[in-house]
Amino acid sequence: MAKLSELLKETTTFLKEKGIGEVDFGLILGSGLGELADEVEDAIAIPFSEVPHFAVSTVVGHAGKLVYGTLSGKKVLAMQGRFHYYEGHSMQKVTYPVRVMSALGAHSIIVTNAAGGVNENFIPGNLMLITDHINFTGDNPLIGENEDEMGPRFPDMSHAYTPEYCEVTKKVANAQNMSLQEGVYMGYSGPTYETPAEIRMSRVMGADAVGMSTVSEVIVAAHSGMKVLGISCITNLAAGMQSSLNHAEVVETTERVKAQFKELVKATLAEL
Ligand SMILES: O=P(O)(O)O[C@@H]1C[C@H](O)[C@@H](CO)O1
Ligand SMILES: Nc1nc2[nH]cnc2c(=O)[nH]1
Repeated sequence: MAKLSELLKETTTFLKEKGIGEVDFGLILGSGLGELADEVEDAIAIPFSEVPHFAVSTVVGHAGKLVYGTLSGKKVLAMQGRFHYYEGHSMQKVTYPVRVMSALGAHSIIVTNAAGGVNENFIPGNLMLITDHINFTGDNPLIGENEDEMGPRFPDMSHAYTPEYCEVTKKVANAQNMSLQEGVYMGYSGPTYETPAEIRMSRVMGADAVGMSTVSEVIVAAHSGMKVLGISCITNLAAGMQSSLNHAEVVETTERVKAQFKELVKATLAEL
């Protein structure tokens, strides 16, 4: 199998030929949240399907494009949509874009998602600052041979969600009179939503929200030495807390709060 560093060389060479230069921040835009990338100035957009070694995105609400340009004065490489483990991709494939962002010079990522609210104080439409996560996917993207030039064999996850970025985000939300919840995101593999019993377990284990993405991306970001800001859009109450769950409702809720979500990310990015 080709080494990760060799694959990355091919991908970054292709992207540089397309006009993508230095990147400060990688942005991963979750279900229904991709519209933020439409606000990138001087944008270069490339479908995932054209990018060497990228998977393709198959989920409704994930446009499947890379968008490069300037947002809030920062050079960003945004993913309009992402890859999920439940789509049948390996964890390495799911997280490959984070490796690419790092290889292009990104020192930080902003990772976003749609999530179910486990915390009984949350309501659909809330935004939640992710302060930590629980990897409950049953897998880890760093399993296998460690390429030491990519990062350490045993990465520290003590401060995976960069505390100073959390502080800046809270200040920005406060200054804008925006309500911002905070909490722990628990990552499941999906594609099933959880059972009510699993949600009761998640709450006891310390989760405030549950989802099907993000944790593997943040593990790779930590391995790569990147800073991380994570924001969940609470699109529904978790299983057992409302009568039933479906993806149409998830996307509908993001539609309703996307203006606030975009404002929060843009205003925070300007301060980072
Ligand atoms: O990509 P994210 O985590 O934003 O999307 C969530 C998880 C599933 O893909 C989908 C379930 O409704 O929303
Ligand atoms: N696992 C999971 N992912 C979600 N994405 C949006 N809502 C949910 C949810 O309730 N559970």
